[in-house]
Amino acid sequence: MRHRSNSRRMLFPGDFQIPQRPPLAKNPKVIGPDSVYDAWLASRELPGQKGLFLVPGATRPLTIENAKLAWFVSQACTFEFLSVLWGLNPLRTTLMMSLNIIRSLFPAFRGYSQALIVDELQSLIASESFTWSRLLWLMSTEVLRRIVEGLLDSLAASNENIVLGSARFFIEYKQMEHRVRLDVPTLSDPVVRDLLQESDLFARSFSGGGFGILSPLDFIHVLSLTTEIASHLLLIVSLTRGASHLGVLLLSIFSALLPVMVSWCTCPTDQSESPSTAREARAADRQERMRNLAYSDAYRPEIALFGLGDWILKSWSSARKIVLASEQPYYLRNSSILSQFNLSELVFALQNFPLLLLLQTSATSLGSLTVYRSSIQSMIYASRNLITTTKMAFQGIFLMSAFCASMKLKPRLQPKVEDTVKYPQRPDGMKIDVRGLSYTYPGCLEPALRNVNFSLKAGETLAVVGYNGSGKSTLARILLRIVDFDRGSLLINGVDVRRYSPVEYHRHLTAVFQGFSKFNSSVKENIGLGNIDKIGYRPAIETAVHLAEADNLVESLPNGLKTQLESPGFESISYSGSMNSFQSPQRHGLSGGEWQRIAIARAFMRATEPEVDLLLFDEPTSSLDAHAQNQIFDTIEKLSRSPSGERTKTVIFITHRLSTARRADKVAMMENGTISEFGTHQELLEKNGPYAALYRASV
Ligand SMILES: Nc1ncnc2c1ncn2[C@@H]1O[C@H](COP(=O)(O)OP(=O)(O)OP(=O)(O)O)[C@@H](O)[C@H]1O
Repeated sequence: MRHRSNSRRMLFPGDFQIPQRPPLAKNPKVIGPDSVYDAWLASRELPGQKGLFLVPGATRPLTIENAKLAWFVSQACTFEFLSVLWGLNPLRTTLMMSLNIIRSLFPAFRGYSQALIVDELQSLIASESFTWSRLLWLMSTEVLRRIVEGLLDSLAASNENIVLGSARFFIEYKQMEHRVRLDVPTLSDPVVRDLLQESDLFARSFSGGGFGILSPLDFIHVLSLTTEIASHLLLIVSLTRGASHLGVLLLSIFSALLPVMVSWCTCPTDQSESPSTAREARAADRQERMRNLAYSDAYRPEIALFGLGDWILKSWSSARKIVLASEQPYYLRNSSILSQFNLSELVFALQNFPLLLLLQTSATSLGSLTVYRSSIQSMIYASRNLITTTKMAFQGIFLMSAFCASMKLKPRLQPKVEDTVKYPQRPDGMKIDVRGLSYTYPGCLEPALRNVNFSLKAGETLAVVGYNGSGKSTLARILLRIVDFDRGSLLINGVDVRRYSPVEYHRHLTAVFQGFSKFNSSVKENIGLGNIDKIGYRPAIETAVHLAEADNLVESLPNGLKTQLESPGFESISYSGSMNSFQSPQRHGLSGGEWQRIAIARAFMRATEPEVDLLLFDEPTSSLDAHAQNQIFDTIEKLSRSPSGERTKTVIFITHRLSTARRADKVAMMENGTISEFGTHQELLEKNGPYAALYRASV
């Protein structure tokens, strides 16, 4: 029963919320970050170079500033986040933590048990009366101890697997849930992209791979390693107790910590492989871009066609050399004379002094010396581990901050609750009023749209024509509410479009984008995705296929609607550690025009729904022959009317084929990001302006 309830919880992680902690009360004298996002951003800033940031996933140097940021993040989200994870599986997580602490005591017990055996042997040899019974008893307890240790180890491993599995599922679910709701303006922000990339690294760390040796267990390991060191210390103290042995104790601790201290002195505080100058940051970025080019199948045809292999290799190697050079000081210092010195030997030699001192006391047995020696060595090992693990946990805090901050990202197109207005549906389509609309793409100097004005009555058809780059697709993206605009107003059915929830607004539209998606999936899915509610309803898909005149195409495919299509440039994302357990099916490629028919059918899946008020097509027939093009436009015309012939949907289409523009009620001629002429085809011809010139040139 318990198992069932756990799996139920895993299936519905939406029940779990990361608590929205109120902002921490700030001490006005302390200047620090305002939010986890600010702390994350500040941790990425290159030391001493404001405005320049580390590449995503780069190691944060261990500086006082970063330590303060890590502390802030811990207060603001880490503890709550860990408690949410704990809440997923409280019993198992408690068991995992307890087992880790219990296991950290094993080495000390192991040493103690072995010491008892050595002592027993020593006394047997000294007494010259050989009785096996006590020795056998001690040896069987030792065997039993090892069996228990082994059992606890395997219990801990399987328990850890379950805890980490559900934590990973929870985190990936939260990420996906959030990611699919983010809109284009949010996702096109480079800082948001970096944030999401680090958040991904955090999610991947739950599988034990992806980001060095980082693991969320590091936080627990810090605790268990501290316990282990404490238990060894306790043993050492008990072996060297008494004022006369204080010097021995101090010497022991000093000899144990010496290698750690030497390694701290020989390693720079910034051991990261992170770039620390703008040039190195640029090189790291270029190195990654070149690596992507080399590994991605999407670019393979162009790389082959244009012979880019050598160029990629050359660019990568020059960037890589800069990055490697930036890492060199660490290696150079690491190979200094001091570090060449064999530290272990030094430490072993030093440890012989306290051993000699201990031997001088008559009470010291051979077993005590054995356990003393092994405890010292285990302590050195655990201390080193503790430092490495603490450093990894330190990095983990920043990746976790990326995850926590990314959870608070809001889609930029989503209006505030108090401003949101319900979309007022009209029976005759969508009424559009555009006034002084301007838009500049992020990072661009020149606006893509400037002072665009036009009005379209509900149910009218508009053809948007113009030269390449004149802003037609940008206008379409704004009308479809994929991107926002900077200035002006866009009224849809008399209401500012910014007041509609994009999710609700999109339910009233259907479209074919210029660069429509080609999904690496079946024909049925490629089309059905246009109306997700009917994706499993075969007659609806067949109707859409028929409307798009794609019946012959589907029939010619080996498995009809079930044929798996090959989308150029599709790359599967494989999580580390996962294996493909089945052979992927044979995929079928399509021509440009055939893909276009699939995209049109996808748009038609939805066009028949009564709630859809606007049909927008961005060059829907650019790859179709003239006959097919006319048929598609006839269908669009039919779809925009009720069975009795009244206009029920507004239609906008962008086209370079001006013979189709004359079908529209209105034509908008675009030049340099603005509408230079607007009217009926006839009016614009009579005006004898740019539209008339373009029309005459194309027919
Ligand atoms: N994602 C983008 N980022 C930056 N600039 C862009 C982006 N998309 C388009 N632009 C720029 O915006 C301007 C208008 O582009 P748009 O795609 O709207 O033109 P278009 O009229 O549809 O062109 P075409 O007829 O070639 O399809 C162009 O100068 C283009 O370079």
